[in-house]
Amino acid sequence: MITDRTTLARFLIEERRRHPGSSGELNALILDVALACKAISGRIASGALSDILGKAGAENVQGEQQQKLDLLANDIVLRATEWGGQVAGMVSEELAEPYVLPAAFPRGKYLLAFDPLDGSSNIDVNVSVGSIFSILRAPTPGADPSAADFLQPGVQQVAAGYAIYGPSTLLVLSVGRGVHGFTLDPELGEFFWTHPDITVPTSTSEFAVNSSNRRFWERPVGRYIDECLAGVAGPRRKDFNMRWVASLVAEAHRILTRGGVFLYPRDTKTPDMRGRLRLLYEANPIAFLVEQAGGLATTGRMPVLDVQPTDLHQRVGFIFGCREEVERIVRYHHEPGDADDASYPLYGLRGLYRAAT
Ligand SMILES: O=P(O)(O)OC[C@H]1O[C@](O)(COP(=O)(O)O)[C@@H](O)[C@@H]1O
Ligand SMILES: [Mg+2]
Ligand SMILES: [Mg+2]
Repeated sequence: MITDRTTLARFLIEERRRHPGSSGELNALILDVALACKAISGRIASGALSDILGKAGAENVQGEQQQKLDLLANDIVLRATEWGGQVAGMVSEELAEPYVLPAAFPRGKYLLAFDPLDGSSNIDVNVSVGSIFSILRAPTPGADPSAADFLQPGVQQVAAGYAIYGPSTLLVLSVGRGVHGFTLDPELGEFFWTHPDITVPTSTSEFAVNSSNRRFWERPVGRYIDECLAGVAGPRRKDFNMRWVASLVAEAHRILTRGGVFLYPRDTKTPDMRGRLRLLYEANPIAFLVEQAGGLATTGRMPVLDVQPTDLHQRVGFIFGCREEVERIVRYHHEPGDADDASYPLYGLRGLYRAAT
């Protein structure tokens, strides 16, 4: 059914009118990414019917088992975006090195970093997954980029977004003027602007954390979660609810929709990795969206968007969501005695019933 709603393409044309003289290349790239997301959505929806579930039998650069759909989604994004002349190069979770465009294709002025399939361990159990993307300016437009060209702090992102493949498929996008959601009409194959000006509520009583890692957390994170768990009897004087989908896109979408706070903090489980989530194509784009929606994103010690990347696949402690909760967690990281890096088992419940500030 044709509706009176604005399509993604129409939305982008209107946005472009605000920048007279712009070339339209960013719009073209976003539409190519959206096309890839439609294709991935279709493959996911067919599930076991098209033999796309299960492991691919290989590992990615991070030593993780690749699922068949990780590779398929990676290929779909590369094919949809490599030919149009907007990107100069790409970085993907599934590729150790930056992707070099085939010689025949023109090099554009943007760099694309993406996680083709986020939460892929959820695929076989039919739980929501997604794709995440980040768009940066290429330091040398028209030429193959070096790996160092991708190492830009998240604050320099031109646009970022994700697609969530859930009960419905949505594309959530920011080009630096708020956050907007578009729902895929599967019959028409079009994204329609259904969620204008998404904003994160300032306060919440819902947190998301993988508490099986509790013994590896640093003191400020342990203190924060303990205080939430203590509920009305504790220093927060209210009960909290908890969610953990193990799919960053699904957690981010929930928090953008109804609020909450997400923590996958730096921990001592794998000290050399400095966290679980990848900076360039997971934390940075989600942080960009969250901050555009009025929330906050931090490593605990500094804003995620200010982190200077040193490695394409580097990981980072990632905490984001409602402003009041994130500010509190940052404060805990800076309080004397809570700011050190001692491993969590030494902590006990020391801070549990300290007065709330
Ligand atoms: O299994 P854990 O430790 O709870 O980790 C879950 C996290 O891992 C991720 O699935 C990583 O994403 P990938 O599936 O792209 O590797 C996040 O989406 C999620 O927040
Ligand atoms: Mg991921
Ligand atoms: Mg992935």
